[in-house]
Amino acid sequence: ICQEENTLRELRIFLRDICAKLARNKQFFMFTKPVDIEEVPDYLDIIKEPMDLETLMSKIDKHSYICARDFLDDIDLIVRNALEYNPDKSAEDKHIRHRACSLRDKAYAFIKAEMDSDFEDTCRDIRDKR
Ligand SMILES: CC(=O)c1csc(NC(=O)C2C[NH2+]C2)n1
Repeated sequence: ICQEENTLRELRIFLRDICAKLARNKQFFMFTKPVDIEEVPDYLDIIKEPMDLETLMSKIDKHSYICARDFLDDIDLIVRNALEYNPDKSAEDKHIRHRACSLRDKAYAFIKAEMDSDFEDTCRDIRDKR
């Protein structure tokens, strides 16, 4: 069990580093904090499960993720929400959809670069056992 805790601690360090790199990127500023309902009043009528990089970071600290797949599922949620809320042909909507796709590709690339597959397999085994 102690070895498991060591593995999960290392996972949290990986994920914080990746989340910080994404949140530092100016391209992704619209994904860094929860959407302000004052500014975008109909957002919660359309998006039932909001997600953002600040919330992602707090979930890491709450030990919500015990493998990279669970973290990437929340990245995918950020992207899916952005595509759903910005479906139009307008330049603004296209721009936000493009940035959302770029966020997903960067997140997957960081995970692939930082995490070797048997480390992720070990995390999956811990998750599936719990
Ligand atoms: C986070 C996110 O996906 C978001 C924040 S504002 C926004 N879209 C707009 O403000 C308008 C452009 N067409 C609606 N999307």
